[in-house]
Amino acid sequence: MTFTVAVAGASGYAGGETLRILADHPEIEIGALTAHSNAGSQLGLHQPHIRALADRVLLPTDVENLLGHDVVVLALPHGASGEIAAQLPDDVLVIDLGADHRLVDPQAWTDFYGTPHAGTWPYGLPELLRAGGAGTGELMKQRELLADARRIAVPGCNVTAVTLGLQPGIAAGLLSAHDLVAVLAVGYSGAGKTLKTHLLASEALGSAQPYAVGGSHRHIPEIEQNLRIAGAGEVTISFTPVLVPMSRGILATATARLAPGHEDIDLAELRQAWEQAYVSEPFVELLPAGQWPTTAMTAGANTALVQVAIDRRAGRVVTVTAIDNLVKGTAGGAVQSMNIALGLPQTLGLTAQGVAP
Ligand SMILES: NC(=O)C1=CN([C@@H]2O[C@H](COP(=O)(O)OP(=O)(O)OC[C@H]3O[C@@H](n4cnc5c(N)ncnc54)[C@H](OP(=O)(O)O)[C@@H]3O)[C@@H](O)[C@H]2O)C=CC1
Ligand SMILES: CC(=O)N[C@@H](CCC(=O)OP(=O)(O)O)C(=O)O
Repeated sequence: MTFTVAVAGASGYAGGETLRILADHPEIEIGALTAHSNAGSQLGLHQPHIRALADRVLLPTDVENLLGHDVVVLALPHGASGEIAAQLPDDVLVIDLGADHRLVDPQAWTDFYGTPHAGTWPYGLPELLRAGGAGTGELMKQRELLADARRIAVPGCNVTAVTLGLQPGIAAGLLSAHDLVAVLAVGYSGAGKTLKTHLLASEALGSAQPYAVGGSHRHIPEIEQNLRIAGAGEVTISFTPVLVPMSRGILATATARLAPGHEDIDLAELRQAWEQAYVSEPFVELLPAGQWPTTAMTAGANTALVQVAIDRRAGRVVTVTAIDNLVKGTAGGAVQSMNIALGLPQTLGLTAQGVAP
């Protein structure tokens, strides 16, 4: 069975990456493509690398143009998706790549986004561990809540990297969650296509720039929400992203104190928590001991590559996670969740192999 998909925000980075993946998806037919200021122009002007759709004309982003599809992907700026989604029928699968429907706590939304909260949808991170699940020794995963979902909120890209790095140790009770520290090297495409002066090539090339320093980044409540779901009690994370001169990729270094009673755990035993969490996952992998993830290993792939180490002197566990922000961090994660919601194999149309060099 073939499903029709409309993509709103097709001229942007996230919409473009969604189309790059969906163009080769065997069960998907691409329907309406919409944009805002670029409505009326051809997709090829904005996404010249997507040859199969180059001649498609971008329509204005309004409900009329999005109706009549099985799936609607919203790749719009924050705040733009709530109103549109509310006008789409309940039986249409709506996938929001933006932040509007990710947070459960409306106060957290207001604190970090400062606008009215649009609502909460099933969260599109299939590998998210959920404490208090099956009781069979294996934790429940978010995937189970995505089957048949008709609304999906795709995680923030930084959130995906930090959550996948830390959650196995938290769920297993090996890490304390009240003193987490994450520093991320992030690529420029995460900031979208809108012109920003600090992203001009003359500012960006050859320089690393921190931003949202001091606990203000919008992804903080989302990470804390995920880790609470994974089993943490009190969660506090210090989170600092650093823009580095690459177009794609996130390398997240997240550290946590060893939980009381586990200070002397050895690496092999620690690794078991990550191995168990990800052994059956096609897109998340704990690398062999001693091999460190790089962003290049994940470029173009729907993978998260994770490594862990023990810093014995500091009493901390160090996790390093690499993803492609546009693939596992956005469009690939969205297609994986879409597949699950439509009852298709979750890997359909997605690759786990990166692009190198
Ligand atoms: N880039 C990334 O790595 C990630 C992005 N996301 C999220 O995905 C969404 C899209 O991001 P991204 O593609 O990077 O952003 P871009 O700036 O690259 O693209 C934005 C898209 O939205 C359209 N748009 C702009 N303003 C409006 C508006 N007022 N109403 C309707 N449409 C509008 C633009 O159309 P036009 O070009 O015609 O003006 C364009 O198609 C955001 O919510 C972002 O946070 C999530 C995870 C990672
Ligand atoms: C480089 C850069 O600016 N990256 C963005 C990532 C955006 C993202 O993940 O998406 P949402 O905005 O939908 O949460 C940031 O850190 O805010």
